[in-house]
Amino acid sequence: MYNKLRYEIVPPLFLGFFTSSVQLFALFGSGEQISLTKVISNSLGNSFSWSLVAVFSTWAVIWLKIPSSQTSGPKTYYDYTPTYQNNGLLYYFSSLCAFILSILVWKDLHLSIYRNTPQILGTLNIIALFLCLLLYVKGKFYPDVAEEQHFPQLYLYYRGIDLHPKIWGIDIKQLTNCRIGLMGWQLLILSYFLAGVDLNGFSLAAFTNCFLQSMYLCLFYEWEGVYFHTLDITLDRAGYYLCWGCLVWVPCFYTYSSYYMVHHAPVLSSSTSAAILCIGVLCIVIKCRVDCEKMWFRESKNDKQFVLWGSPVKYITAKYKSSTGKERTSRLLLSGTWGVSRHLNYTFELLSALFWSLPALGTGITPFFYFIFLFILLIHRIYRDEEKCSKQYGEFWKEYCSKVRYRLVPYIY
Ligand SMILES: NC(=O)C1=CN([C@@H]2O[C@H](COP(=O)(O)OP(=O)(O)OC[C@H]3O[C@@H](n4cnc5c(N)ncnc54)[C@H](OP(=O)(O)O)[C@@H]3O)[C@@H](O)[C@H]2O)C=CC1
Ligand SMILES: CC(C)CCC[C@@H](C)[C@H]1CC[C@H]2C3=CC=C4C[C@@H](O)CC[C@]4(C)[C@H]3CC[C@]12C
Repeated sequence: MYNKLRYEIVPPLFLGFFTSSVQLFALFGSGEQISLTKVISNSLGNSFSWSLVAVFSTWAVIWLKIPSSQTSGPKTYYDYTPTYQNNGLLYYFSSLCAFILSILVWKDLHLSIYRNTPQILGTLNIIALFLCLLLYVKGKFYPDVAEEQHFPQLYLYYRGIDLHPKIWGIDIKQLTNCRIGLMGWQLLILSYFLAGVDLNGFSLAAFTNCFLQSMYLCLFYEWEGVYFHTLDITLDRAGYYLCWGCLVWVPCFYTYSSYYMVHHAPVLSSSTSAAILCIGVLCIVIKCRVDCEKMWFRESKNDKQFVLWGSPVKYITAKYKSSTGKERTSRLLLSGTWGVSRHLNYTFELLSALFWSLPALGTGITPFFYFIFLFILLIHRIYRDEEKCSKQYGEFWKEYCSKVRYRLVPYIY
């Protein structure tokens, strides 16, 4: 029954639900009346949306093609070491500068982006669905590694087939996730903030919402190299879930509180907004600190001298066999934030999302949709991640779980 649900029922349901919901969210968020004619015509995009997406995608591709230092991800089970362009932070700031310059030249660019959001999402949707089809065909006929794929075809389209597909020498996951999805998120929220200033005047609440997300995204680019070691890159294949998700779902849903606040002007006082801004910054800093503690520890050569919170770190040395049968060793950190709970980064990820949505308090539940979605996504991810670690580390993982008993919040969960 579980397999039927996972392989046959969920993929078509998710494909239908998520793909069609994008247009409904876009119309609802801007207060427009929802009608079938509007949904269909917006889904096709317009000349503005196609030009904008073309320019932005070309820009993202150029940044993956120009000479730059490279960084590697972990070796795959079929002994391939993927390499990535290591110019994330430069790409982030250059894109921001180019965008601000464009607004100085085309004074209403941000307003046009806001007003054409349904069409932009329609365009991205068509491109993403087509790209996933291309990835599916490539995986079926020219797979990176020959594997038995006894799964329903729609499941393969949804999950993807290849782990690290490249088209024209470009790593598709770096392009869709890091370069189009996340930078799209940044430029959209900035456009929504500026559109809000034009339409409703400056508000500290809207600024808080935009600033916290921008800080989060800037830190992502600072940390981009570490992202290539996460589940998305090492476990999830390039298909609808990841590629459509980053090309369409991130621009639509991750930005939703900012989009919503343009038509539904914030009602929060400046003093409350300032308090939210300070606590939000703290949550983002702590989330990054958790990610960094693991990164520093894993990078440290001499672990006896590696100190966290004033004392030398404690850890478990976990031996395991890779899928090719090679003996490998890894270390599970027991000190610092990784000794508090097993996924403290998720706790602060959720709190960060809550704090950048809070400026919209008083305008209904809608701006909190992303927070609710993230909560479900991260709980599901905890189980996926722990299943992976348990398979990989066996008894060592059990020992880690017995020493660090809680997943998100100590003594609660
Ligand atoms: N906004 C969003 O939609 C989402 C954001 N995120 C964010 O992305 C970032 C990365 O998340 P994600 O990759 O899911 O998870 P983590 O960064 O928590 O990485 C989990 C992996 O870390 C290793 N690990 C687990 N415990 C320890 C330990 N005690 N010591 C050392 N290594 C350990 C294991 O991998 P191994 O041992 O094999 O290296 C495990 O699979 C986080 O900041 C998260 O908040 C994540 C999901 C969604
Ligand atoms: C059903 C689908 C439509 C759901 C799609 C989900 C994906 C879009 C997201 C799944 C995991 C997400 C991410 C993981 C980790 C990240 C690191 C963080 O610092 C920035 C955000 C992100 C890249 C994030 C982006 C969306 C997902 C890939």
